[in-house]
Amino acid sequence: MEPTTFILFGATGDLAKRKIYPALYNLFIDQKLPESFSLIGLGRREWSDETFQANVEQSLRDFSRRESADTSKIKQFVEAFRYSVLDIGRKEDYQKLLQLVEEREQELNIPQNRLFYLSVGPEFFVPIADNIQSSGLGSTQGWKRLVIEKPFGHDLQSARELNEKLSKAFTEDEVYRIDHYLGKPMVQGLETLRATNPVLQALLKNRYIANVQITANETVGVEERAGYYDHVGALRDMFQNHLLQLLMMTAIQLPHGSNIDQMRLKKKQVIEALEPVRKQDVGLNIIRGQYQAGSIKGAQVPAYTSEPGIAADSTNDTFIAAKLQIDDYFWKGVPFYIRTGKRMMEKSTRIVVEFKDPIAQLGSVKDSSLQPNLLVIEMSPNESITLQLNMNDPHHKGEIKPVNIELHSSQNDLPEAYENLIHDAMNGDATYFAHWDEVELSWEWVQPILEAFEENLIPLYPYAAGSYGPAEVDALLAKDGYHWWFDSKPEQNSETQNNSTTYSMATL
Ligand SMILES: NC(=O)C1=CN([C@@H]2O[C@H](COP(=O)(O)OP(=O)(O)OC[C@H]3O[C@@H](n4cnc5c(N)ncnc54)[C@H](OP(=O)(O)O)[C@@H]3O)[C@@H](O)[C@H]2O)C=CC1
Ligand SMILES: O=C1O[C@H](COP(=O)(O)O)[C@@H](O)[C@H](O)[C@H]1O
Repeated sequence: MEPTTFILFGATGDLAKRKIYPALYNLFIDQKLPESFSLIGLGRREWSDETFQANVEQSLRDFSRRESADTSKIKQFVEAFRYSVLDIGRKEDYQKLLQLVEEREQELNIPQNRLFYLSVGPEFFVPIADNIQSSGLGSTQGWKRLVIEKPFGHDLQSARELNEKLSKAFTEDEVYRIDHYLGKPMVQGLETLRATNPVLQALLKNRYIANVQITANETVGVEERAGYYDHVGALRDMFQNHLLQLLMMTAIQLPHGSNIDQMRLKKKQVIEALEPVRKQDVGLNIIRGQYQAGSIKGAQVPAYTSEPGIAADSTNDTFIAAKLQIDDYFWKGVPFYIRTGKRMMEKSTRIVVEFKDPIAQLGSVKDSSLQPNLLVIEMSPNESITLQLNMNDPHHKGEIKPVNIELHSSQNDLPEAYENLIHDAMNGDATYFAHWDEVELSWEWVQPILEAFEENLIPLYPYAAGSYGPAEVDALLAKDGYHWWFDSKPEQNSETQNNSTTYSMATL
């Protein structure tokens, strides 16, 4: 990997401490950092290099997944770290920064390869990009890259304005928009799973698939992010970015070994083919909800509107479910049901592909003991791929029961999303970053829903914390003859949950 200077805005913040330093440390341990590497942390706090390094050390002890929080390794790692006080609006601070960057480049023999990572609020993206350009920090003889966190805009118009302004200082090829779902190993493996398994490739199309369900449920509530979340809600926080990215990654059809341009083109084609929702029709296909008080794993939790920092009359959405249709050759007629919510019964991120029942299709009598074949891709809390088939039950002759063939990774130290993404950004590989075209098209698709929410055109359904969301979300599928898989409601999935046999296979 090429020698790199990593310039981190927001180095004193929460994301840096919880995700960025542990990810960099893991890359260091795995020898995936450039040999010549300099990191310069920035913030308004008056920290010395030593205070900064001590804070980074502490964050590794608190958040690194590596059990070996090995003191000598950590010391070696933080040697590359320096700190500079910088107020985003103060031009003179960028001159001081430029001087430090150049000093370190000379000291470590680093060509001018500069990665600017903006781990700060989105209101700072444009001023920082402008100051990078006007200070000379962006005039490098090597490469420059801008890594930005979400949210990328608040709606279609603000996203376009932001993009336009950023493009004055960085070209599209230099902008790396983080969507951490794209960094999850299972998401990165989806395309290979399909492209290298002709069996799956042959089946993943509308001829064989009844529906696709994408779930990203969380047990956490608004946490300490009331100020941010109450202006954003589940639609902007999760749906517009992570869930639409999951949909694109599920639906793209690519030959094995495709390059980044083909991948981006195909993703774009998927989202372009999404049937648009008209504002007046939002109520037909979209359910929004807000959590009430309830209990999760035995602990009582307050209602959203009783959370610290949330207005008692807030109408913000903490849950959203949607039915979407992709109008293309492969997916026409296959509903995609997508949901995400806070304070749900359990943490689960998964994609379920439900196959059509060929017996029912042939018009024979439906055998109610037969469960559909399912392909289940679990991303959280564990990573696994399961195929549900039907087999004879040897103990009860003549009876058929579902059998799950489960593949899970035996590696418990899989890289985390941020590790993958930071490594890719330093390597100049933007495959798993969101291209502007995808971001713009996602906002375009979501815009009528945002407007319907703002104009209160659809109900805001309450749901108890610790449930699976408002009851109406079941009806969204029931009217098409389906139900959500793997919600542990006894009346729904009891057969599958209780009677199935699982054969587990660990991969190397
Ligand atoms: N935290 C998380 O889990 C996630 C965060 N994000 C995104 O990451 C970004 C950062 O979030 P997070 O770390 O949580 O935020 P924090 O509020 O914890 O940190 C903000 C950082 O910005 C710096 N900062 C704020 N104002 C200025 C200023 N005027 N000049 C210089 N530095 C400034 C702060 O430094 P100082 O106080 O020293 O000035 C601090 O380091 C946001 O865009 C957020 O949406 C995305 C996904 C998850
Ligand atoms: O980006 C975000 O994602 C997290 C959920 O991420 P996960 O990897 O734990 O599924 C969510 O809690 C947060 O609100 C959102 O901003």
